[in-house]
Amino acid sequence: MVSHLQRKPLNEQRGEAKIVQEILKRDSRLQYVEFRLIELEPEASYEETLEGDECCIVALTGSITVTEGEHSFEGIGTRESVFERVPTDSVFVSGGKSFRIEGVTKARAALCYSPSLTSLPTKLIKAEEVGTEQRGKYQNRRTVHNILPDSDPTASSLLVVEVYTEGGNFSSYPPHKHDQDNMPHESFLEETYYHEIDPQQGFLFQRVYTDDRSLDETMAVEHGDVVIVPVGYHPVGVPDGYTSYYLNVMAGPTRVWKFHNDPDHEWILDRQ
Ligand SMILES: O=C(O)C[C@@H](O)[C@H](O)C(=O)CO
Repeated sequence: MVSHLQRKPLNEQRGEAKIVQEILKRDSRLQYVEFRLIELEPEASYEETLEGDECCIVALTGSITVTEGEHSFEGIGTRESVFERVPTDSVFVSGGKSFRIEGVTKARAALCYSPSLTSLPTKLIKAEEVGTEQRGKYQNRRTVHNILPDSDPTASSLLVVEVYTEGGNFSSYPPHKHDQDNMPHESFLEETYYHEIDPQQGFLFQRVYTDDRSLDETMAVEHGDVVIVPVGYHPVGVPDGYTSYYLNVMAGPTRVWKFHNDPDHEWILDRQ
């Protein structure tokens, strides 16, 4: 049985766009984060008016043109597959604005939403501005693309990162959580994971659990699934032979990623 925290692809045609994934507050435990993944054929378009949310449009694969008011970002996107492992372009749009996405080639765009706390300028986040980071050692090595980290003031509440984990490795590990609004020790941030796997028939494991185990779900995740992390630790383990990609969206009352490691496993960080 699929966990209530795991969503299989919808693949629902809506107008000219295929809605591949859609995670809404109204049908999840989330209060801050929403996520949509759309697929567009060349010249097909998707339009949306944002109300209380801001949105980061990630040109996941293929090429798109994003228009908001007088802004037009033409032919953005840098890769045919996320597994080319190069950063891509994104566009940030604040609440109250309308945007249009048009496929230049067949393309996929990830729409990452969170509350719009202040009106901010629409901004192209160019691939070359996306910081790339290597984290961890041994089987905890992974690569991170920081699309909208907390050090970047482009957004008012939204955080967005991409993570690559090689087969046999673990990421979001040692397990950490960010579910207490208790700064400076820990921030409260909900999170979604949009997963892709190379090759696509692969699977990986993601566990979401709390200290008291009132929540403790271990999921077999497949290509295209979304895992919702309303609270708790959320490590990912990738079987040998497969590479994992995931796109994280995070948001909460404070735009700071201050996490707390599971004390039982924090020793992993101290290995020589
Ligand atoms: O460093 C990683 O392995 C990625 C994670 O930090 C991931 O972005 C996350 O869990 C954020 O809370």
